[in-house]
Amino acid sequence: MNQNATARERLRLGVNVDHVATLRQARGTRYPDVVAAAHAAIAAGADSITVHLREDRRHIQDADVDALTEIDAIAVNLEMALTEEMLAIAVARRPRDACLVPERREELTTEGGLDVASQREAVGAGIARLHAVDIRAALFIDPDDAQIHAAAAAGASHIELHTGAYADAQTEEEGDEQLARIASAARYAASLGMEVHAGHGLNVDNVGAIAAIDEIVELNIGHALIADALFVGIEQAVRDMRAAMDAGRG
Ligand SMILES: CC(=O)[C@@H](O)[C@H](O)COP(=O)(O)O
Ligand SMILES: NCC(=O)COP(=O)(O)O
Repeated sequence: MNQNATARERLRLGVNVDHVATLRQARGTRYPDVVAAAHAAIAAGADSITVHLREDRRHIQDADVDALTEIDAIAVNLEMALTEEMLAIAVARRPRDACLVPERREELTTEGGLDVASQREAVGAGIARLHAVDIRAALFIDPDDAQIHAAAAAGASHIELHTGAYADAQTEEEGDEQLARIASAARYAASLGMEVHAGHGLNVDNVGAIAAIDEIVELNIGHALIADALFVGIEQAVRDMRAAMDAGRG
């Protein structure tokens, strides 16, 4: 087994195909095909496919979730708000993973992590609904000890740390500070027995430092990877991201 294969086993890549759907929804066409994009990403070495079924359906549609969850060869991670509607869809469609995320209609993208601390009971009940049908449930949270503690108390076995503040840092100092927050949060979450994922705003240039954090075992990456795919194709964009992750992991 070569060094790259070893690194791949340690750090998994989930490719988020939301923004393939964004392009399709911009014109209401049938193309580009989200399922074909998912197959191409998996063929190029992605471990799973992430889709965020937003309540406003601005990109991914219910039919995309239906089609992807029909395909045995594709492990689907469904990002969803903690609502009755979304829980019912998850329970009906049974993705392998679900990740509870916060949503605000007017936001351009997911601006922060789920506030688990203020709604521990509701989050715990949502996790229990997902676990009852064997869906692995994760919480998308900020790298904040109080939220991590609340996630563990709510019964989460998996968390995904929001890397947006790191990705958006305007100075090297700010980037280092955010990176240290993520590393410390990952250590704390792992010490509480949770599996740690990370994502949001990651690209080939900034992913290496996140990949170097041992406790993080999965990254979910979409917007920048799909943007790169416009120039090099999805397969090459996935391979480039894997190479950047593996280089960072060392
Ligand atoms: C929760 C998350 O980080 C991703 O789903 C990301 O939000 C992609 O979708 P949007 O660009 O619609 O936020
Ligand atoms: N959960 C993060 C994700 O799925 C992808 O986020 P982004 O790379 O599109 O910002």
